[in-house]
Amino acid sequence: MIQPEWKTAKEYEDITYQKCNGVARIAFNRPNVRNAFRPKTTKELYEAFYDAGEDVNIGVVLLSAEGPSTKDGVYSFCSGGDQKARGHQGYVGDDGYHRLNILEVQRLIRFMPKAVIAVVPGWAVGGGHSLHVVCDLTLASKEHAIFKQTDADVTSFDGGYGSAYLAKMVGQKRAREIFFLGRNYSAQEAYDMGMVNAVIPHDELESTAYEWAQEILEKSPTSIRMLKFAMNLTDDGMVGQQVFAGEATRLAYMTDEAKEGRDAFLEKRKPNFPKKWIP
Ligand SMILES: CC(C)(COP(=O)(O)OP(=O)(O)OC[C@H]1O[C@@H](n2cnc3c(N)ncnc32)[C@H](O)[C@@H]1OP(=O)(O)O)[C@@H](O)C(=O)NCCC(=O)NCCSC(=O)CCC(=O)c1ccccc1C(=O)O
Repeated sequence: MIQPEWKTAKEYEDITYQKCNGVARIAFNRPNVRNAFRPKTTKELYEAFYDAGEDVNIGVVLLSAEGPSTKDGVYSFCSGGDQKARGHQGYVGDDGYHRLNILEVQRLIRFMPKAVIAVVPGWAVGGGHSLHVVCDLTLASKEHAIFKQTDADVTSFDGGYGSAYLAKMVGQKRAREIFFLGRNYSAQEAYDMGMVNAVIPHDELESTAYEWAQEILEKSPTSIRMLKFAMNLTDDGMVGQQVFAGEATRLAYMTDEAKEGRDAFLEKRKPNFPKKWIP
């Protein structure tokens, strides 16, 4: 088992943020409330994910959680929106505004040109369940991970990736069962349904996630980003096409043809494109 030497990338209150050898680890750090997220948490998550996305030395991001709870020893990934911070229009932050901004974090995960792995050591519930769904891969603790959708208990509904994309993953009947009944599912049951990639002994969960990340880092960065966006495309409509096409444009920019187009404009002359109509 590899033991990564994590270095703190930035100190936060509600999360931890570390980096090591091409991997960023962003972890919920409110284990005594089952890692529920409040506006401060989502703001910090957004900032850390943005930083990891911008860092050219980072190729894989782990979304994990600290724990267990010092109150009762229970492990959790995330129990969704902090119901104590919930006002009448959303979740209320220090600034007094009501927000529903976990969706911005979901979009960062979805559109980041890097693999994001959910590392689930315990409860993954409500909006926390949706976060694991939107990640590219999920690894779950054999002993402690429990998957549960409580949105319908608290009059919330993630109508995007959390439910509709989940249905693509586990099938319509299963997704409706998960949301309509709100039952608990073990890591093995979640694996059998197709929403978890591997069930890992708890003590090996973090090191396994790091090893998976290292395997991905050995691959072609261009292939990883194009594959992620290709697999997103069909479910993301015009935005999926836009993201994929943006990356295709980047590849086109690297050609002699594109350089000639740019240079001709700057030199105020007609472009003389190399006439290679590749079959
Ligand atoms: C997770 C549980 C099933 C765990 O149960 P158990 O092990 O018995 O622990 P408890 O004793 O219940 O909890 C221990 C302790 O933690 C506190 N706590 C747990 N979860 C939360 C929470 N979500 N918010 C606040 N506090 C929480 C609990 O109160 C206890 O504290 P004590 O002080 O020790 O008493 C169980 O805890 C559980 O069911 N939790 C609630 C799960 C839930 O309903 N989550 C919210 C779902 S809705 C959601 O996530 C919003 C999604 C969202 O944010 C969104 C959706 C759509 C559009 C936009 C948005 C957006 O951007 O916000």
